[in-house]
Amino acid sequence: MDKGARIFVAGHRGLVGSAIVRTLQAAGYRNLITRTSAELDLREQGATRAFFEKERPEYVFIAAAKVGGIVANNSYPAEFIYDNLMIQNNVIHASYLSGVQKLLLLGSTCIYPKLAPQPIREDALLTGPLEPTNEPYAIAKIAGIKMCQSYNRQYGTRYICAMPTNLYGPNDNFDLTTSHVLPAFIRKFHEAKASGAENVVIWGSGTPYREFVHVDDVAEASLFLMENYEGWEPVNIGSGEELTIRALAEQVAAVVGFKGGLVFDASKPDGTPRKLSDVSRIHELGWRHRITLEEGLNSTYAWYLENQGGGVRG
Ligand SMILES: NC(=O)C1=CN([C@@H]2O[C@H](COP(=O)(O)OP(=O)(O)OC[C@H]3O[C@@H](n4cnc5c(N)ncnc54)[C@H](OP(=O)(O)O)[C@@H]3O)[C@@H](O)[C@H]2O)C=CC1
Ligand SMILES: C[C@H]1O[C@H](OP(=O)(O)OP(=O)(O)OC[C@H]2O[C@@H](n3cnc4c(=O)[nH]c(N)nc43)[C@H](O)[C@@H]2O)[C@@H](O)[C@@H](O)C1=O
Repeated sequence: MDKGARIFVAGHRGLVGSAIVRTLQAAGYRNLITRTSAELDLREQGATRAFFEKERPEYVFIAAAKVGGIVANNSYPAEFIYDNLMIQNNVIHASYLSGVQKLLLLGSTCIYPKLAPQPIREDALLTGPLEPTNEPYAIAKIAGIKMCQSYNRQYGTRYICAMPTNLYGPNDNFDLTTSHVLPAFIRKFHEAKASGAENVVIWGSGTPYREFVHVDDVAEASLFLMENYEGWEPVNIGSGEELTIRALAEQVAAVVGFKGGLVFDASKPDGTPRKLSDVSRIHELGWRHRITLEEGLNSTYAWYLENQGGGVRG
């Protein structure tokens, strides 16, 4: 991509979108186009098309989405499927109408079957039933992949798809109901230490495995794919390392300095038992993650202390 290319980062204020903006700016890209959802609701077809006609971006990163943890997904299935389908349909079709050169859609490794063989390869897609707690969201993301592939096939577009595993980092959503597990743990353990609480409540059994990758790695991988990948198949972005939710809780407690106990709330869902991504495709393309979970937890907690304290974004 030319350093002066017009690049639209949809969702630029979010966890991933803000990291993509940081990464592009650090790489010298100086013509970034951004809009908040208040300025441009990408669920609105007319407004989205008018924006693309006027701004005519040459490259598009779709990091705008309705996103949340397991309870948010399970509580608002209609919003998760509607918002994500509308955003994707409008941005992908408007990109085609306005001649965008290349587009990258961000999906998630939740698109794969609940019990896919581990680690999960990209070709496991649609080979089995999905995890019920986030099926609407996963269906929307799968539809986005199929749209990109269909537009590439019929119209000769260059729309690629990246599937990150669970990600975390600065500017995450720390709301205790709608967030993902890692930011929720940072806040829970921080507040428990501050208040002298005896225990921290962990949702579910603590036995599911999850893989985590730092959002700066995801942003760098997204730029790497935009610059180097022309394939139609989705590409997993991950660390290739997993741990149990209990082990994650123990690591966050150590980083925060919380000495109390863990209590497990069996009324909350565990979700999929494992979702370790096979990252050999992106490794073969020439990209690997850099930030270890230990480094990432420490830097994210430091960011939390400087920026969030008791506040939340979500
Ligand atoms: N977080 C995670 O663990 C994972 C995320 N992903 C994927 O990464 C992508 C980004 O997720 P993440 O950064 O975590 O999400 P965030 O919730 O942090 O950010 C989402 C962004 O989307 C924007 N947005 C939401 N609705 C609209 C709308 N109707 N019109 C315009 N903009 C809208 C918001 O804009 P505004 O702030 O202006 O309202 C917000 O900045 C998603 O595709 C998600 O599937 C994949 C795997 C894991
Ligand atoms: C990225 C991915 O993220 C989501 O899938 P998920 O990984 O299941 O989501 P999660 O991070 O919320 O939970 C992971 C595990 O952690 C346990 N858990 C314990 N205690 C807390 C807790 O306090 N908060 C949360 N959120 N989870 C907790 C929780 O019970 C579960 O077993 C979907 O958006 C999906 O669509 C998707 O793409």
